[in-house]
Amino acid sequence: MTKADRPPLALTMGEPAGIGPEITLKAWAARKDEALPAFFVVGAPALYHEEARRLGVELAFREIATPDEASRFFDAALPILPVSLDAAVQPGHLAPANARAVMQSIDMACDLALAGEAAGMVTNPIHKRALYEAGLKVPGHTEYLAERTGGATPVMMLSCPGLRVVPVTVHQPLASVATSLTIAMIEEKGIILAHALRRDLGIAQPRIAVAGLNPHAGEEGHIGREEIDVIIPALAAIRAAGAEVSGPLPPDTMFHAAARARYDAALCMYHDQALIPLKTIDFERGVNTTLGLPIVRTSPDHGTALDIAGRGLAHPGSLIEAIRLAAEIARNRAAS
Ligand SMILES: NC(=O)c1ccc[n+]([C@@H]2O[C@H](COP(=O)([O-])OP(=O)(O)OC[C@H]3O[C@@H](n4cnc5c(N)ncnc54)[C@H](O)[C@@H]3O)[C@@H](O)[C@H]2O)c1
Ligand SMILES: N[C@H](C(=O)O)[C@H](O)COP(=O)(O)O
Repeated sequence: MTKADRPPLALTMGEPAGIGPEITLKAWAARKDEALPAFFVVGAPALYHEEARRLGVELAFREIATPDEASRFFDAALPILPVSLDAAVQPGHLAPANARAVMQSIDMACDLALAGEAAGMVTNPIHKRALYEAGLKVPGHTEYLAERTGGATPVMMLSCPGLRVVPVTVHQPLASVATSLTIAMIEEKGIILAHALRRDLGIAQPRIAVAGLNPHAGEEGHIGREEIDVIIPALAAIRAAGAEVSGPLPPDTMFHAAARARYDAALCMYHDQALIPLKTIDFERGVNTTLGLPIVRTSPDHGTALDIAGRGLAHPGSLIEAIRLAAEIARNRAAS
């Protein structure tokens, strides 16, 4: 399939009062300089008109009815597949009534990706608390999309140039991490990671570094036993999936530059063990990818940034990299 034949990517609207609309406009405005693949946004047209007015830029927009129109109009105008909002948007201020439209945008993009009409979906940030209060029953996009696309175990991977990290446990209280880690969970996420590194990212012989849970990776059981009881027993299955596996490594020394060069991805035991190094090293280009789904889904690594919404200060780099990576994964899957 040539570049022109490939379906476009679907961007979701994300939280309308956050920086999603601004970075979407900035990504589209950078499409030529950044050589971005065609995309459209599933969102409320007035939101983008208003954002362009606030930014003081003249941009062209094109409402579309089907994704295939996006590829035709993308060079000249930002294609928008419309959804309607239920409340006025004031940047930085959440309007609970708009939760329905936020979820509708995610559902439409997901269904278009499942149907093959979009090459994949790139989600703009949602405000988790706002959606929990509106009834969302899962922690975030990762689990929601897994349910909607058939119930596979989703694996959250964040990446930036030179580092990929996967947290085994994700959005749960730190106090519950040690007791909830199981051999099966580490094996399953490690195996999905190994397959994705090969199929989605084209790394023929993936190297996975596995983090310990405790300081100094437990110091042979003197500072905690999770390495001996739960992590080490999981490593054989990840090796059997074709990965070269090292670890459990002391978490404090596995992220310096020379250590990072020795692996393709780090399998970490909890959210912040994985995300702190990633977001510290390269917050402006970090990408969140959901591995293990039948569709391609990426996202910027940052949140809604309500504190700067509507002020023209948002950096589009992470969304641009998310668009680029979604296209790369879609290409690799099509070729596999
Ligand atoms: N994939 C997602 O949908 C996703 C990811 C992370 C966080 N969130 C949600 O976002 C909300 C806010 O989270 P938070 O405050 O912890 O993190 P955040 O990423 O929204 O903001 C953290 C800091 O970084 C700044 N920042 C973030 N993105 C920026 C950008 N592109 N350009 C310039 N500055 C930027 C913000 O202004 C803020 O000072 C929460 O509800 C959280 O759950 C959603
Ligand atoms: N843990 C991610 C982060 O902090 O960047 C983010 O919350 C992911 O959420 P989704 O499941 O909505 O992608």
